[in-house]
Amino acid sequence: MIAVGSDHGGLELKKFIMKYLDEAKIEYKDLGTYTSGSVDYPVYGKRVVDAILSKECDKGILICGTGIGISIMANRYKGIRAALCSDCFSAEATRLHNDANVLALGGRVLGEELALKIVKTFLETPFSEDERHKRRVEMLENF
Ligand SMILES: O=C[C@H](O)[C@H](O)[C@H](O)COP(=O)(O)O
Repeated sequence: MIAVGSDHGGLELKKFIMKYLDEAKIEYKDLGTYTSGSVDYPVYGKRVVDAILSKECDKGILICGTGIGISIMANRYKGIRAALCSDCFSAEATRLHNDANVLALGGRVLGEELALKIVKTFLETPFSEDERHKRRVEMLENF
């Protein structure tokens, strides 16, 4: 189950991505925002964080205008590894190397089709389980 959240700056891209998730029959929870009015991105970042830390969801997609504020918010929490990606190489690498569990996107940065490729890459790429990557992710969680 994927937790999806955005502020007003990410709302349109969130809708586009949810349309893909519907078509692909990938289960998700839309945790807001639901309308175009101005809201505060930390609120929606926290909703997705809580959904993952409670194990209700295993991954998250967070979108604000740049993806920066909402990824800063998410990365304040132990157990969350949020990766702000604007290209497919990074989306693949952050799954393989960092076991990232949240993908952050900039709704005012990315075109829809590129964003969708990034989402697909992120969701389809497994953690490599290579010993060196496992060790480093454990260090992220335990330092
Ligand atoms: O990092 C923060 C995000 O990009 C926000 O989406 C952005 O700051 C919202 O800006 P505004 O309130 O001017 O629409």
